[in-house]
Amino acid sequence: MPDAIPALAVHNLTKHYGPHAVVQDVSFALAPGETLVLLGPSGCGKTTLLRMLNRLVEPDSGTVHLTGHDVRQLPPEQLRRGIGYVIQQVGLLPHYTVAENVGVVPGLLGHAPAAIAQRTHELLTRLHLPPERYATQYPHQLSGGQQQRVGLARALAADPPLVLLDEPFGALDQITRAGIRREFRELEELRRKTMVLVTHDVQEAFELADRILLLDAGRVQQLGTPRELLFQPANDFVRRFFEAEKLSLQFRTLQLQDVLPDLASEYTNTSSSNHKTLPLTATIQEALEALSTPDPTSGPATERVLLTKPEVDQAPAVPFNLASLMSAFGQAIQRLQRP
Ligand SMILES: Nc1ncnc2c1ncn2[C@@H]1O[C@H](COP(=O)(O)OP(=O)(O)OP(=O)(O)O)[C@@H](O)[C@H]1O
Repeated sequence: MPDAIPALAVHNLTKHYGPHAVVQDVSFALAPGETLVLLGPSGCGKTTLLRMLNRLVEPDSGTVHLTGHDVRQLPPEQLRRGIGYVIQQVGLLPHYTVAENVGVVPGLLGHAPAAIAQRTHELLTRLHLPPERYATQYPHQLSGGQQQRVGLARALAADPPLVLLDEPFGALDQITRAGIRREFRELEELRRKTMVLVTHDVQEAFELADRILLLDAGRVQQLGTPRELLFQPANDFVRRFFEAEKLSLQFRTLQLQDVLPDLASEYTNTSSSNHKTLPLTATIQEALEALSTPDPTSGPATERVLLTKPEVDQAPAVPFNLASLMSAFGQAIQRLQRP
């Protein structure tokens, strides 16, 4: 079957500032609906790369194609319609209401006022900002998280197939950030979008990415799924980059189905009446959270039993507790890290 046209295709993008090459020879292609996270240390060229995608920065060489069209050939309105852009500073217009801010791009594109009003209403509702309450408010009347959502609504207003996000949660505190990220992942409106998101937060990258492009000094160090970067690092830079957070990333990345072969023989006590079931796609992190959730009717947390759901081939449910889970996790890690 011939490959479908990529939603975004980038070939050999290069940018210098003076004598410094800040982005060097970067190439990648994204399938429709895919989320790519640009990750790397401060100053490695993430923002410059992102801004070359929508022509806010002109590359020295290389090309960017949006669904097969060279962005240099696209008229500005088509570029605006095709690519949404969200930045950390949000950049809402302070003297415009929430609704007016959301309607800016469709207005520039000449959409009818009634259509703009309807789309704004729909987006604010979907982004959990009830329009009756928020449409007529001004940016300074909103919390940081709410402003961020208005910024997102504005970027989505013209329904662009590609959305670029530069540290979209960067201005928020850690707790708000985790909550907004969860909401963001669950937004129906974003499920169909192709997205490129810049962050320097490793946990955020692992939570949101289908694939990660890890940069150092403007060069791609590795492009792959979070699991590939974690278990098959392409070089020492990649290995070192994740070293400090390795265990928590492994907990978030591996699923019960990865440790199932090691779980089966470890623990067979199914006598507890307090079984919970988890899907095989639950992460080790989720299983640990389920095991450590206090439950006054059961024994100590380490003795509680969870059963994986028999989803695959009608396989019987497999019980495990904290000790057997950790032992199986250790074995799975050894297996996955083998070259
Ligand atoms: N307009 C510019 N003129 C000169 N140098 C620039 C310009 N924009 C960026 N740079 C330089 O290019 C390099 C890459 O910057 P960029 O903002 O792309 O990095 P980044 O990975 O996004 O960093 P951070 O995570 O700190 O935001 C830096 O050394 C920066 O100083």
